[in-house]
Amino acid sequence: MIKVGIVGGTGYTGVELLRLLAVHPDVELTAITSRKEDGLPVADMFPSLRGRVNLKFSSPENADLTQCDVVFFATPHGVAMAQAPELLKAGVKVIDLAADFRIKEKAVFEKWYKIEHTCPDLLEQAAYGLAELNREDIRKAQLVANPGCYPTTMQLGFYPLLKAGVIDAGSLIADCKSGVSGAGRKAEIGTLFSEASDNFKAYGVAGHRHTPETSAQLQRFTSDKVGLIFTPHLVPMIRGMHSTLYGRLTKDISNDELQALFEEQYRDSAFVDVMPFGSHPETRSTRGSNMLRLALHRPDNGDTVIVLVVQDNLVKGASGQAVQCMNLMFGLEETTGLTQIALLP
Ligand SMILES: NC(=O)C1=CN([C@@H]2O[C@H](COP(=O)(O)OP(=O)(O)OC[C@H]3O[C@@H](n4cnc5c(N)ncnc54)[C@H](OP(=O)(O)O)[C@@H]3O)[C@@H](O)[C@H]2O)C=CC1
Ligand SMILES: CC(=O)N[C@@H](CCC(=O)OP(=O)(O)O)C(=O)O
Repeated sequence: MIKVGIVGGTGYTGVELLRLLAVHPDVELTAITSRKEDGLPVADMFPSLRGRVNLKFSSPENADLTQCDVVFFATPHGVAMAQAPELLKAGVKVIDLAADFRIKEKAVFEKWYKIEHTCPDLLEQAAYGLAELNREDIRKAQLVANPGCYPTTMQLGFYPLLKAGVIDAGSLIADCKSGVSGAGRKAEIGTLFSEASDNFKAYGVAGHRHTPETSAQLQRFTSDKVGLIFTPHLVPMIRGMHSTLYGRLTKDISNDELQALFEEQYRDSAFVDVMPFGSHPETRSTRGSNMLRLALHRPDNGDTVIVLVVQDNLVKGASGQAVQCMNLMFGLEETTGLTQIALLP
C-alpha cells in the first residue's frame, strides 16, 4: 500500500483528494494536516467521509510526513517549496497542487506570484503533471507540479492543433469560465453567496498567472512564437469549468481531418473524451469525474476552429489529475481509483 500524506486537508482540493484516495485500492491515508483543526477527526468536519477516513487532522509541524511514500500539497502557493526539499531528501515523492514548481524560470514565477522562490534548484527536476502530454516524465519523477485548472483545458484543447501546425500559434484566444470552488474554501468577499450567485463577471483580464504557465508549456510543442490571450470568468456554479478556445487555421484542412487529429492524439488517453464534431459539451457531464470532454466547431467552414472544453476544476483540474500522476509515479494503471462517472443532474 502507498502511504499518503496530504498537507492542507481542509480545503476544497484537499477534501477532494480525500474523497478519491479513501476508495483507492492501493492507498493507505497516513497523515492529513490542518493548522486550524489540529486534533479534530476528519470525518467530524466532512461527514461524507464517515466510516471511510478514520484519521484526525494534525498540525503540519506534528505530522510525520517523512513516513509517507508520497505527500500531496493542497495548499496556497509558497507552502510546498518550504517543505519539499526535506521530504525529497528523505526519499518521499511530492505532488504540489499549487504553482511552486510549474514555471521553470524563477524570475517569471516571482513576477506573477509575488513570492520569492526559495528552492529554484528543484524547478528543473520537477515534472509538469499533465499526464496526457508528459506521461514518461511523470513516471520517472520524484517531484510533480500539478497543472492549474485553466491551463489543463487550454493545453489539451490547443495541443493537437499546434503539434500538427495547422493554426497560427501567435493568435490563440481562450475564453474560460470557472465555478466558484476554483477560488478555494478560504473566506473572501468575492465568493460570498450574495456576491457570486446570480452574477457573472470576467476577472484578471489585464493578466492572469495562468497565461505564462500555459504559454510556456505550449511553446514546447511549436517552433513558432506562442501568443495567448486568456480571459477567465467566474460563473455562478460550484464546480465546473468551460473553456472556449479559438485558433486561426493556416492550412487547408477538412473538418474530418481536424477531428482525426484529436481522435488520434487522445486515443490512449482514458480521461480525454473527443466528442463528435459540432457537439456541445456540458460541465455537468464531468461533475465529480476525472474526465475532460472536448468538441470541435468551425463556423461557416471558415478559417477559425473553435474547441469547446469542459472539466470539473476540482477533479481533472486539480485532485483527480494529481492522483493520475501518483498512479504513474508508482507504476500503477493510470486510471486506478479514478473511474467515477459524472453526477447528473
Ligand atoms: N480550487 C481549485 O479548483 C484548484 C486549486 N488549485 C490549487 O490548489 C491549492 C489548494 O487549493 P484549494 O484547495 O482550492 O484551497 P483552499 O483555500 O480551499 O485550501 C487551502 C488549504 O491549505 C491549508 N493551508 C493554508 N495555508 C497553509 C500553510 N501556510 N501551511 C499549511 N497549510 C496551509 C488550509 O488549511 P488550514 O488553514 O487549516 O491549515 C487548507 O486546508 C492552491 O494552490 C490552488 O491554487 C489548483 C487547481 C484547481
Ligand atoms: C475561480 C478562481 O478564482 N480560480 C482560480 C484558479 C484556480 C487554480 O487553478 O489554481 P492555481 O492558482 O493553483 O493555478 C484563480 O483564477 O485564481
